[in-house]
Amino acid sequence: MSNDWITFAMPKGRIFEEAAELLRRAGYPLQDDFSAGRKLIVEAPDAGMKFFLSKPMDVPTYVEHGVADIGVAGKDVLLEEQRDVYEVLDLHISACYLAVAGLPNRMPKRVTPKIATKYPNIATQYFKEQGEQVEVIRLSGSIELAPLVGLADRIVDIVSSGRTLKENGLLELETIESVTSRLIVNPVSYRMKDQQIDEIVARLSMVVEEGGTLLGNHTS
Ligand SMILES: Nc1ncnc2c1ncn2[C@@H]1O[C@H](COP(=O)(O)OP(=O)(O)OP(=O)(O)O)[C@@H](O)[C@H]1O
Ligand SMILES: O=P(O)(O)OC[C@H]1O[C@H](OP(=O)(O)OP(=O)(O)O)[C@H](O)[C@@H]1O
Repeated sequence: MSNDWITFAMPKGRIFEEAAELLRRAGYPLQDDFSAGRKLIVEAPDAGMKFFLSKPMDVPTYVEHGVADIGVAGKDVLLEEQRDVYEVLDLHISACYLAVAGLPNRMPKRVTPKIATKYPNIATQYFKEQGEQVEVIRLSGSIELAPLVGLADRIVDIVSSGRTLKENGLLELETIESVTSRLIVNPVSYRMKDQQIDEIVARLSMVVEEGGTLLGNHTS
């Protein structure tokens, strides 16, 4: 936060295109070489903004540390990471939800069921609230594989179309939380750069209200 540029952490992957479209409509065009090329920092001098491209799970870390003033992160990531950031706007993009799933008709085999997930904090908190003692196993992806091969009894994962569960013969057992992407802000940046940040939030709010939900949901 050593200059007056606004630094903006954008998530790679699924959320990127929808978030970039919202930004374009709000008057902050991102150059095409961001999505097409391998560059991780793109400057938009006219807007006084600098965009970073980060892994979705890391966006709150960049914002908490203040190297990014603003960022876009899924509610799933915010719940998992519990970073010290302000969540200022629901962008209503990349909608999905967190759920517990498992194989049908499985009698509980283990005294302490094993739960595979990319979201160990969310899973731990959820089962604590349910009063169920579980062992949480952290995986990095292909979570649905774990119950199929006996690594876990159930999973906690993102569901969007439901296709991955269906094609692997898994059933959704409980819904934990609905998820959309949020605009997050570093608390110190919000004090130091309040006018610039307020303007960005106001413009994005307007775009979201105008129909951000009609942008479509990229769940490939
Ligand atoms: N079907 C979905 N599966 C996973 N995340 C989704 C889905 N639909 C929307 N999302 C949102 O997108 C974010 C994940 O984006 P993405 O899959 O690109 O990142 P990732 O999990 O780091 O990917 P990977 O590790 O596979 O590269 C989630 O945090 C969530 O908010
Ligand atoms: O309900 P669906 O539309 O099928 O989407 C849900 C699936 O998408 C995500 O996986 P992703 O494609 O990110 O791969 P990963 O297993 O490597 O995380 C998520 O972890 C589910 O597996």
